[in-house]
Amino acid sequence: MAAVIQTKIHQNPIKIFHGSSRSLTNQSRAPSRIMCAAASPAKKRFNIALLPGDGIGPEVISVAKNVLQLAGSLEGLEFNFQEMPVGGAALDLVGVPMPEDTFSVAKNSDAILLGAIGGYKWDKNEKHLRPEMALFYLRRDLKVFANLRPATVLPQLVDASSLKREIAEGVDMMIVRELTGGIYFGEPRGIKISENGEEVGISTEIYAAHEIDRIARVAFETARKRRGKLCSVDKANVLDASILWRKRVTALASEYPDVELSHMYVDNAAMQLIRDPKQFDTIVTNNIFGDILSDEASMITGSIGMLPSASLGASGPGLFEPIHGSAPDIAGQDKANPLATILSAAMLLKYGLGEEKAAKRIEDAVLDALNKGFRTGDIYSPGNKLVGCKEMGEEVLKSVDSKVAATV
Ligand SMILES: NC(=O)C1=CN([C@@H]2O[C@H](COP(=O)(O)OP(=O)(O)OC[C@H]3O[C@@H](n4cnc5c(N)ncnc54)[C@H](O)[C@@H]3O)[C@@H](O)[C@H]2O)C=CC1
Ligand SMILES: CC(C)CC(=O)C(=O)O
Ligand SMILES: [Mg+2]
Repeated sequence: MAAVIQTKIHQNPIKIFHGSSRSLTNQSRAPSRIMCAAASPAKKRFNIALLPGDGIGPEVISVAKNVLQLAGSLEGLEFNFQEMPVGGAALDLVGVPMPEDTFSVAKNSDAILLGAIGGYKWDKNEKHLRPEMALFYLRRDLKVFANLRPATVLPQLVDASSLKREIAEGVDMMIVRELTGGIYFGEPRGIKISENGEEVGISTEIYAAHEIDRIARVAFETARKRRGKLCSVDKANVLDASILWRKRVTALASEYPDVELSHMYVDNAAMQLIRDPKQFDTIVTNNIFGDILSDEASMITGSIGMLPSASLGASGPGLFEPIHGSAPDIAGQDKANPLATILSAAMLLKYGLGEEKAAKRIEDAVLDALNKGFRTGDIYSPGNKLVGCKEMGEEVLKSVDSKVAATV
């Protein structure tokens, strides 16, 4: 399986991102891309786990699946989609947010495309029975520690940005968020009773050196392939976990002399993103800061409905999902912007399967649909054509179909 990002440990280049090792036609631990001997032209086959989830999740996944299928077929790829319940949908069906069957299908796939999880209906559930726990179990158990969240202002959407044109135009950054550590996973945690009988809520921000080093390496490698600038965002003036974070990131910098490293406190970073977002190329940060800063960065691009993500580990399938949640306020109304999920499908092809040509087909098709003026409500500006989730999906599909083979 083609790796997408490489890192060096002790000067030995190793591949760190792979698809899983199972395939439709070969269930052993053999290479996941199988050339089909009888068919002509030869097809590569992949197992894709689809986890639609809740709220707008099923709406955006249904659209993205069609786009993925068409773009793949035009590049000789065949997908076996297996759709499984997760989050609230799974709670309603079998009483747990992450059924074993769902995890097993996901783990044994070549890549996972997830919609979103959560909703009002389950908000009062005990914590272990909240839909969102499924996300944490998936990320933790798949060991997908590196979450890539690209925030790019497309020329077509400059006017949809929350920022002034001159500030937003040309923004192109990659947020590398640590995804399996920090305060979302740290122990001790929970709601306990203190010595004086009062309830106390505890969450622990904790990072081990190896967790910082591996995400920092991904970030240095990412920056190296971009504009060579890496900004590490922390709160090292206050938090011990951040003090260690800064120390480890700084220590690694000597291995990447071609990357210009800077550090910024997260409160300043939140402000600088709005003041002058073009100063950022690659950002590396912890789990919670990356969660928050990427939602903020999405609005520079026009909408949270535009930002895709890839979550990758050292081995096994990658997890690909929009950065947004289940948007219960617009669920079931055909109002969701499916482009973040469609672009997540492009990241699945590129980072998960190493299929850059098919990925480029999707990226080009999204630009084409935007060039033709199609806009969901969240990115609408006067003079464009307001469409719903389904119609936007159909327009992207038409654009995928009309394109000649893309070159990488
Ligand atoms: N990865 C995931 O599955 C995530 C799940 N959640 C869960 O989602 C639920 C809702 O959370 P919120 O805080 O409201 O965040 P959210 O991201 O679901 O929605 C925030 C706002 O953005 C809008 N929005 C989101 N995605 C959109 C899209 N594709 N097109 C157009 N508008 C869009 C929504 O309508 C809403 O007004 C909660 O249960 C939360 O826990 C939240 C974030 C991530
Ligand atoms: C359940 C949330 C922590 C998920 C989220 O907001 C995210 O990963 O962006
Ligand atoms: Mg988030």
